[in-house]
Amino acid sequence: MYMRGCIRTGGVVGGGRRQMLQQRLLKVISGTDGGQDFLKDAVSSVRHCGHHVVGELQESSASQEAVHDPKAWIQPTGHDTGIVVYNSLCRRKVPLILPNKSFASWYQCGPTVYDHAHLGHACCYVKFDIIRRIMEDFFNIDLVMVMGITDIDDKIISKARELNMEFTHVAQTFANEFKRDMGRLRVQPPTVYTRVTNYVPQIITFVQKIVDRGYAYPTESGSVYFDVKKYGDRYGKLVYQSDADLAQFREVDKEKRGFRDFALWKSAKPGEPWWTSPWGKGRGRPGWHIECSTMASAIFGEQLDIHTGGIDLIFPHHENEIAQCEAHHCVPQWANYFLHAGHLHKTMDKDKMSKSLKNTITIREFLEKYTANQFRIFCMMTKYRNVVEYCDTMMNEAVSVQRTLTSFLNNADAYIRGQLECQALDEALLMEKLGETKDKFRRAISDDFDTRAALEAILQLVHATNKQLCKGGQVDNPVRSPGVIAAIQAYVDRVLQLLGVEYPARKKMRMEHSNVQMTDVLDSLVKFRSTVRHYALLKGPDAQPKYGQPQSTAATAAPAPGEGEAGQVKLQRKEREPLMKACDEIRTELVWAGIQIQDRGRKSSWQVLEDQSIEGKQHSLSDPNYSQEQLKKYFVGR
Ligand SMILES: Nc1ncnc2c1ncn2[C@@H]1O[C@H](COP(=O)(O)OP(=O)(O)OP(=O)(O)O)[C@@H](O)[C@H]1O
Ligand SMILES: [Zn+2]
Repeated sequence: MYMRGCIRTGGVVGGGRRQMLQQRLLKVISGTDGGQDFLKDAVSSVRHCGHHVVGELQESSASQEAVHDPKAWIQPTGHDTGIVVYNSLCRRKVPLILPNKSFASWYQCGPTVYDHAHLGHACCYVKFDIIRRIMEDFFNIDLVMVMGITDIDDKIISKARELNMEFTHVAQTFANEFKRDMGRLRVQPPTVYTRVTNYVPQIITFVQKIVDRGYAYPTESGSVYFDVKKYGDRYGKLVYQSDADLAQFREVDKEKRGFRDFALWKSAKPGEPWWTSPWGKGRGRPGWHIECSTMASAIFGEQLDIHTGGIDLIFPHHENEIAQCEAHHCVPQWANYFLHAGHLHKTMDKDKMSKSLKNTITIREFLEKYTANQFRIFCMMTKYRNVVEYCDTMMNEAVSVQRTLTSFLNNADAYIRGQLECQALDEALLMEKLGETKDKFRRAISDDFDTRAALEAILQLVHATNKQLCKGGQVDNPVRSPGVIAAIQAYVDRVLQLLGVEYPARKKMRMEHSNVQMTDVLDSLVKFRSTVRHYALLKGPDAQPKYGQPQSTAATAAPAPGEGEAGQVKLQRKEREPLMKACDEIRTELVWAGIQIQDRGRKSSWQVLEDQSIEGKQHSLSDPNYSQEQLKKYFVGR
């Protein structure tokens, strides 16, 4: 049992120090950096609080908790999913328990749509997409996810003015673009997208109920504010900040009763969009936080299992959402779990990537250079709560991991089809590694969705298997183990798919009946080419093809007198040149059909090309801008 302690962080805090403290605080809350020491230092000076942050610091008895802490997290009862999650409501890892075994509700804050989606969004939504896939596909939890899109806001209004457009048009354009960008990154759409402007009547009713309960008050001008003081000790479940803490941030707003109060409804200013309302002059628009509270409640009612967003949303957005919902629904705990994703920064940039700071890389720009699979792997390389640094070095690492995985899947295919030769495999060792990996993977994803450890486990298995597949060179009649390799390949394939790393063309090839026949045709074709190529490459007079002697008369022509063995080899190579050329040509031509042939010593294998795999770019094979020369340069000789 825990009691919250208060932490002193100093006396009067100036602007720079305040920013530094806030950044540090976010890291501590998210548990991503040096939290323990920072908290310990702070606790030592706790009693004379200037700044207060509530933390789960000291052990106490259950009764103390009940008496002293209206903000304490209440562990739900019901179905234990077997996952532990870091819950921002109690700042520690706790079991993820769902009151309803067959269903989990999840509300995710969406973007404010006034500009292009950027890599910060991509990082946040891809990470939560991975978590969602793990919950649905690995733990069989049926999730209903709602994402609220903010389509009315100061920044949208000012963008509309700048572009001389209707604000609705600006919002719609960027919302559509956001959805398309998410699709490109293979982020699954939420079960329901909600837009604020579609929920204005519900927002007004929601606000009125909070007013009726005495926790909000309308002003003469027609704004409505939440009364934080009236709400009392319950305010501050995520990040408690006392009056003294906030005094220095006091806004000049004469209409507010207390400076901590926040707007639920904003009276209309001249020239701004407005909706009729029951308050003041009867014209206004929703405040930011109330949107999410209302949209989530409109769909899920008074209780929510999971709420997510980037770490910047923890205060004031999520803090205020909680106060509004608990005041409105009269419940001690509205959302049971708050999960926050760490920020993506560009290297050397101390601030997160964001639209308002204009330091963004758009998703489109990114996809000119890299693929969705590569970005997903990049996201998996850090725990979702950690800060992510975006730079070429990190992306190169992600590209290299992606290539390792792809080449493993292709090698395994080639081995299973008998197109890759190696010494006998250590079956027992590989099966043991497979079992270990399954355990490690399960443990990693159950531990607050630790994708980094999960990926590490997969890569260790891949490296161990590749090592075996690369054993030897020329091997006659090796003992083969296609079953073991198929078992490992199937597992790696399945978990990658589960995490959203996909190879659609490869999958399609295996799944469709007509493609299964095509597989046989390709096997025969590649086998034939391989034999011809082998014959064309053989040196010396003894060189004999394994079968299918070419019927060319030139092939049997006698060497010129006096030229000896060297001359014979030279002549032979010249005679066989057309065969080599034909082998190279068919390989290039097949690239256009989406098939890559890989020559491996005496044998050759084939694999299906994903569109995106061509030089890592998103060019379709039929893209006329992608010249045959470029394709040749990339594939021929590999
Ligand atoms: N750099 C980032 N790293 C991780 N998540 C981010 C980043 N930027 C935004 N997000 C998350 O994306 C979601 C939508 O954010 P939002 O539309 O407010 O983006 P923004 O660029 O921060 O906009 P603004 O600058 O106007 O605040 C939020 O959950 C937010 O926390
Ligand atoms: Zn929100």
